[in-house]
Formats: sequence, structure tokens, C-alpha cells
Amino acid sequence: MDRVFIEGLEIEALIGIYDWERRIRQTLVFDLEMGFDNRVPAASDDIADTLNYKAVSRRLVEYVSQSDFGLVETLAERCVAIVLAEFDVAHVRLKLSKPGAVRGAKAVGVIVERTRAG
Ligand SMILES: Nc1nc2c(c(=O)[nH]1)N=C([C@H](O)[C@@H](O)CO)CN2
Repeated sequence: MDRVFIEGLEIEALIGIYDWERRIRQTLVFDLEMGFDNRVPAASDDIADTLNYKAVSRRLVEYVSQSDFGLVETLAERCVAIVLAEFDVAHVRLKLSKPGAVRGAKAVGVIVERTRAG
């Protein structure tokens, strides 16, 4: 299956389990891979036939900017649910990184892969 990807999408959010984290906004980084048959837009050369990565990015920015969760797991799960429900995507892989959250690590976070049911 072909894929459409979004790499290094930075979004500020209220996220974390500690008191100090509840008082600040932190930058999260989103890397997505979405299963999509790119042969149709390749044949038509029409943006309407694509999985529009700009539209997906905008939707995630809108959602994540307003979100408020303790765990990156929760936010990642909600984001993949939105992508599967609102876009013509059968499969999505999301790497959600929280840079600087652990001293000595460039980033920490989660990777989730979900396939649309049915
Ligand atoms: N698996 C997880 N571990 C941790 C999380 C998390 O969301 N998922 N969060 C924290 C803290 O919020 C941390 O990011 C602050 O530095 C710790 N572990």
C-alpha cells in the first residue's frame, strides 16, 4: 500500500502528568504515515483525489492545540482516531515525540499503528 506522510509537524500543547507541566505549553512533534492508494491522484493530477496532507496537518493542529491530556498515549490514540474517522485512510502510523522531556534523551514518546475497523 502506498503512503502519504507528514514528518516533523510541531504543535504546542498542554500535556504531562506533573504539576509544572500543567502550567506550561510544550512542543510535541508528530510523524505520520497514512495508507492511501496514490495511483488515482497520480493519474488525474487532481488535488481532490489525494489524501491532502495539508488538510490532515491543519486538523491535527486544530485538535492538539486545544487538547489537555496527561499522557502522550491518550493524545496519540485520539489523533489516530480522528485521522481514521475523518479522512479516507485505512491505516495510520503515528510517532508522537516529546522532545526534552527526559534529560539525556533527544525525545521520548509513543508509536501507535491502527487500522480502520471493518
Ligand atoms: N509512557 C509514558 N511515560 C511518561 C509519560 C507519558 O505520557 N507516557 N509522561 C511523563 C511525564 O509527563 C514526562 O513527560 C515529563 O518529563 C513521564 N513518563
